[in-house]
Amino acid sequence: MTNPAELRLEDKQQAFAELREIKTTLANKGWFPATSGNLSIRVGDFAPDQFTFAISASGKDKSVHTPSDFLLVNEEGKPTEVTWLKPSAETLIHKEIYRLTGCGAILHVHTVFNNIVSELFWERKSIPVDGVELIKAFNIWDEEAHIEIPILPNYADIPRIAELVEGAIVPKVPGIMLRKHGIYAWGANCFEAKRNLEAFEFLFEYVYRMELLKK
Ligand SMILES: CSC[C@@H](O)[C@@H](O)C(=O)COP(=O)(O)O
Ligand SMILES: [Zn+2]
Repeated sequence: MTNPAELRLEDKQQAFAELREIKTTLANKGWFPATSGNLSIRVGDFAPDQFTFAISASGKDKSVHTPSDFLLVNEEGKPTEVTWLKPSAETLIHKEIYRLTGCGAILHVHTVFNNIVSELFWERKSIPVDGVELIKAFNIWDEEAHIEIPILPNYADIPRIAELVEGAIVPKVPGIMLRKHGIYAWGANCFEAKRNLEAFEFLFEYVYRMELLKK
């Protein structure tokens, strides 16, 4: 097991470089408005009770780069090195997703489409999607597959949200919506997390437009 103190400098630098690249790509899509959103990547070995991840510092403008954009935290969401940086306010949600899924990267964005559909389907507590080809991005290959993307309440108290994550995760669906807030999408690595995030956002726009057409 990799003790945080034993993480190689190259591993940390590579994680920060990957986060920086994906941050640029998502910022260029307009998916980090007004400093919203956060992103993380796991570094080193994983056990549910011991792991390390690199995460965006809180309150940063994700459309620009600075030397203080990311920091390393442990499985409790606490910095592993002495730093003046504050980890994302939503670090506890990331750490819970890592603990439960063992995934390698997590991306969180606020978009108008994800906010609207989370409100449209709030009473159902999940967003239904039927038979859309992009469901296959989640490695779900059934013809006319049906998925439900879970929605959690957007409590101001993040630990209250974090404790609901375990009961909300749907096997095979690598994402959770917070009501009128944003999506958390994850994957085995940055490539998969980005692919899954893009698929969710496509599906949210599809669902939104279909709902309008039905009216
Ligand atoms: C500025 S609105 C967005 C925040 O409240 C929060 O939801 C968010 O996604 C970013 O928080 P952060 O602490 O920068 O990671
Ligand atoms: Zn957020």
